[in-house]
Amino acid sequence: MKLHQNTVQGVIDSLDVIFHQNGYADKVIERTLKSHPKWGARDRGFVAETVYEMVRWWRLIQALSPSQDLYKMLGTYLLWKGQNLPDWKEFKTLDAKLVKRRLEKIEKRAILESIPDWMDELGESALGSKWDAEIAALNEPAAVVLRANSLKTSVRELAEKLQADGIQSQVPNGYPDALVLAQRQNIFRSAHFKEGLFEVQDASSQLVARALDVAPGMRIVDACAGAGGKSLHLAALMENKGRILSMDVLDYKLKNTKLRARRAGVSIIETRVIESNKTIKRLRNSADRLLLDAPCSGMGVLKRNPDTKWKLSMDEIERVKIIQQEILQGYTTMLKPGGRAVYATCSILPDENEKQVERFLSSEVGRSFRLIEDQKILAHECGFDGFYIAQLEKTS
Ligand SMILES: C[S@@+](CC[C@H](N)C(=O)[O-])C[C@H]1O[C@@H](n2cnc3c(N)ncnc32)[C@H](O)[C@@H]1O
Repeated sequence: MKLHQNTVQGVIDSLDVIFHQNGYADKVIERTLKSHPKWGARDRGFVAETVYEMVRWWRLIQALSPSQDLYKMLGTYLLWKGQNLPDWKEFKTLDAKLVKRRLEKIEKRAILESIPDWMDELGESALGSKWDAEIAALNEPAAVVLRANSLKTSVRELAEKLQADGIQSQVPNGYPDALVLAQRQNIFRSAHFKEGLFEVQDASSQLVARALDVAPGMRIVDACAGAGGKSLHLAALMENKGRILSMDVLDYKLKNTKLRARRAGVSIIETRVIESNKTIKRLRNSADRLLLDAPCSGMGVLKRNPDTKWKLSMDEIERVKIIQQEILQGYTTMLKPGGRAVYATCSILPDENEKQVERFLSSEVGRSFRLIEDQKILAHECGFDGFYIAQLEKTS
């Protein structure tokens, strides 16, 4: 593939912001693409994919040619991918044979899989013999998965409409609302997105709302609603009948929920910021169903957020574990006796998942609950994101 100075500069500038100014890869790429409206689809694809993949393979690239120079790192990445480099002065000192020899000598898994040592140790102690396959799967780029909005269309009809626009997709087994695109692309530009026919949502994530077993007319609290991905799915499953209270500690995320609800034709979502414990106490025994889509380490979604590898720390994991238990203890009071709750994370770590649920069930508040079932979803077993979903019933 021919390299162009201006798109290469886009890659270099984006990496600079991600690694030297602590920017989030997805937001940085979005800004870079926005500030170059004249780039065509191929240029955009090159910049987005190269930045994402270099963030993913950062540690390995540095091991192949130790350097802080972003051009050299790009050149090394391209050589590792088997590409020929153009005769640019920035790439002059790079040697394809040396890169190949260095690669052959690396044995350490943390370097080959391009993750920090602490993450490799944690993954191994959490998943044992499954960790090898899991980290390999978490290093695969994420597929683009859509959730057809059943308030406006069906999976089949959506697939036909996309096909008419030249976009191929397939229906994965076991995910009733999902369509997987055959090729990665910026689907947000599709007119069907603007019409609210679909949302982009990983297949594993689509299992969460279904696990809540909702029905039209119910009262639902989605207590960590964020930008509302699961609230929208719940509204569709409820045929837009009943009431969903979408809550979060961050107001700006809830504003996004409102915008998305309008596009999706959803009218049953009300948003409310959690300002203090009082917001929760006022809702005591009010919900038929409660969703706790808790903040987590994101260790199950490294496919789509590779910069988590470099931003996450053990301290941060300990911090979210405290919040997760507080959410289980404090928020389950909003559920009516006989009601159901789902506790979910996009993590593969038992400490954030089944161990949190076990701790909750053995606590004073948790005594009124029983575990119906839980799913430990691993990326290498399902081909999508890693997730945890526990269904709980409030027995009294
Ligand atoms: C996994 S994300 C939610 C994703 C969202 N449910 C969706 O489907 O798009 C977790 C959310 O929990 C929120 N959060 C963090 N601490 C919280 C707390 N103490 N109470 C409620 N929400 C909290 C975060 O702002 C974040 O939006």
